[in-house]
Amino acid sequence: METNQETDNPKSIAILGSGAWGTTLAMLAEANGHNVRLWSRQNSQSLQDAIASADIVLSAVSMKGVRPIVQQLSSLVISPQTIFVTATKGLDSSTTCTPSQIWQAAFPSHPVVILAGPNLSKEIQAELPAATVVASKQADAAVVVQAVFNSSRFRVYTNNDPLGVELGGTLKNVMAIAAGACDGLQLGTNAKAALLTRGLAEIIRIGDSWGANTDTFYGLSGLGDLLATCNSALSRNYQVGYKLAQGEKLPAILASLEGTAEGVNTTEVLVQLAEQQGIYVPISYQVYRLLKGEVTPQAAVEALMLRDVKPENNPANN
Ligand SMILES: NC(=O)C1=CN([C@@H]2O[C@H](COP(=O)(O)OP(=O)(O)OC[C@H]3O[C@@H](n4cnc5c(N)ncnc54)[C@H](OP(=O)(O)O)[C@@H]3O)[C@@H](O)[C@H]2O)C=CC1
Ligand SMILES: O=C(CO)COP(=O)(O)O
Repeated sequence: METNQETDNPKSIAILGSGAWGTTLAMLAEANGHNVRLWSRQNSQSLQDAIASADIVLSAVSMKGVRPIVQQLSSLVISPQTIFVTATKGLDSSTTCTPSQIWQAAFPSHPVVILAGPNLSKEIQAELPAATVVASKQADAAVVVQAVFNSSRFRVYTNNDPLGVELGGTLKNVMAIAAGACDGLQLGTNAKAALLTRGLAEIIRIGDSWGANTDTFYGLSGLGDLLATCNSALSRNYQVGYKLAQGEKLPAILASLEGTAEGVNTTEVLVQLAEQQGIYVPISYQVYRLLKGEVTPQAAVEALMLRDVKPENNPANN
């Protein structure tokens, strides 16, 4: 398969966070002929040097690293033309903000672009084909980022609903924990289909309430990422659910996990927000109780199955 889409307009790109996703995105941009600097807090290079004259600063740090990185960058000299791209999928514990809300609040005059989609990094590293979405209120910035990453093995779409794109990628991690538990309990294909379908309904209910476009959740960053993450043992969030169903304890699972499972923190923030705002999130609530050790996986399934019956399409409480 053709892997490169060499450019005659090379960009200077600083990628912050050299974990699984930052490394993979660096590889994709480099393959397209861009000048990439991959930075992590372990580097000897200073953050100021890493971002010097960057056209694009892309953050692929995990959620807990977003505010520390934004704070450090806020005191540095950054060209007013620099585009920020966020590839983190999570919610901030203390403010409940999404990553892009944190970036935009710190850099109000810069374009902020979200990159999210069904993108298991190991498959992309293995040069298997994949697609993703870049979303921004500033369409021209999204088009620049699209051109940087698009290639014959990584198809990039633009989208003008950044909140919906970001929430799709973030909220599916909660469902991936549930899906892992479903498979770990060997509940079968019918149960899995019901879980994913009602999980998507729950994601849409939250997204609608927070101001995203419903349609976005049927796209790559919503349904697409839900399918990828909930059906793959490569997903760290899926692995968390699967191992919980096998009786392992959360601290031991997280200690042995290769990388970050954002869904653990996202579930906690989401359930707290949903409770405050009166949003009905039955699946997320059972995932929350499972993560807290308040319920067994079997009892969580039973709690979901024994809820009051209702119409499938019930706008008030669907
Ligand atoms: N892996 C994947 O397939 C995909 C991941 N994502 C998302 O991308 C994000 C990163 O995931 P991934 O790369 O897999 O995770 P990893 O655990 O592999 O890497 C996390 C990265 O974040 C950095 N980091 C964490 N805390 C801080 C901090 N306080 N300050 C600075 N840097 C910090 C880590 O630095 P250090 O090494 O120094 O600890 C590391 O570079 C997550 O939000 C994930 O949901 C999105 C799509 C695909
Ligand atoms: O977001 C991802 C795929 O799109 C990666 O999923 P995990 O973080 O669960 O590994």
